[in-house]
Amino acid sequence: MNKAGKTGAPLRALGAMSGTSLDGVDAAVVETDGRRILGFGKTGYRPYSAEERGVLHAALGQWSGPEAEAAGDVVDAAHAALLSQFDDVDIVGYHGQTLAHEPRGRGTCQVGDGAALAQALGLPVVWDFRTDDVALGGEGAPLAPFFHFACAKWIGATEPLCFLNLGGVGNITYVDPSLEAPEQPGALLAFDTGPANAPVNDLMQARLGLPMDEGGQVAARGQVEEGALELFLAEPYFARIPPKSLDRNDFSEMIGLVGELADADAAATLTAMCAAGVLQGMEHCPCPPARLLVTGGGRHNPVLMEMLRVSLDCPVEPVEAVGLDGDMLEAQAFAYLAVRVAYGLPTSCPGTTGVGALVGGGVVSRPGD
Ligand SMILES: Nc1ncnc2c1ncn2[C@@H]1O[C@H](COP(=O)(O)OP(=O)(O)OP(=O)(O)O)[C@@H](O)[C@H]1O
Ligand SMILES: CC(=O)N[C@H]1[C@@H]2OC[C@@H](O2)[C@@H](O)[C@@H]1O[C@H](C)C(=O)O
Repeated sequence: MNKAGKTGAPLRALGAMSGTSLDGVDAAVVETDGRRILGFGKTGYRPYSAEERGVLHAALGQWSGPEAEAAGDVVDAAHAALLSQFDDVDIVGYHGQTLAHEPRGRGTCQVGDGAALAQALGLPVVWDFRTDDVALGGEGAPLAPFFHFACAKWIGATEPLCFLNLGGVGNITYVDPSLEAPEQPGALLAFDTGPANAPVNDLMQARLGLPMDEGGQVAARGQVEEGALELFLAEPYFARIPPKSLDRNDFSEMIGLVGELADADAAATLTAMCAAGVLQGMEHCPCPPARLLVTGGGRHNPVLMEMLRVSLDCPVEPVEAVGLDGDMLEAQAFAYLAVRVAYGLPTSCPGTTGVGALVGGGVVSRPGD
């Protein structure tokens, strides 16, 4: 018997993710038995208002206290509003919002109360996905890799490939789809590549009052400052052997490296830092991948995509090239992982978070608990 009291029947799972960009909540349905993807369903998005985003920003780096509690209230309310619009769901995967992440220090902190969400929705909710992995010596992130393995099977991949998520932070998963299961040694290698869009967003906000460099238009007019790029790559993080993970603001001082540059040069240089982190990361792959499939908001930035294409030796394509939805992959991942947790299957392994053994993290809360 497993946590859900069932034995691996297909479930319709609804996953929800509030990412490090703090733009809003993504939600998506996946039909799965916890191993294979059987189909994808409805998706939804609920942006945070400027006021809500301010509350979340103020709480970044907090582990508890009034600011973290206020952020939790915003996150719970936004999820309840969005997820209540979905019908015909068996189980919910609720990632919540990461406020702080220090796996080798204080731990990892996601706000969002899954027990309260279970009452509000009248559905079982799986949440707190990262704590057990960190408690057992893992990085607690990235957790999407087990889902990436299932995606590789879903698209019929036969050769090793990489998924690259370009959100606020970047993370990459190397998948060998010739193996049967994600927990098999060699099936997965995953880690955070470095900052992705967060420094560019912060620069745009500070200098131009804009949330992002839409279409890479500002970076496209600039020149990359090679000296700043070299200083960035000298950060010890890049020499560390994976698995490894980052907090959103671990590289916030990067903006200081471009502080003297004009807006366009600063944007171009921060964008190049993201691409350079990926290039460094690719060197850790056990074999050259046949292709790199890009997910997350950064794939909408043509300047960033071109920087990746010119520096990498394999085709670089958005995940839409294989019929996946790059705006929803993380929400789908937490739908998939919720079913794995409910069925007692692992959600991380030494190759994904560096944890010493297989871990099936996550708490299951049912309405009425
Ligand atoms: N059209 C666009 N042009 C340029 N950048 C874009 C565009 N659309 C999205 N982005 C970038 O992608 C970011 C959002 O990415 P995404 O939604 O994948 O992040 P997230 O899921 O919050 O982060 P993480 O994966 O780190 O948790 C935006 O903040 C912006 O920087
Ligand atoms: C601690 C935390 O929330 N990490 C996020 C963040 O955003 C991207 C990257 O850093 C990744 O490691 C992770 O999210 C994805 C969904 C993951 O766990 O796979």
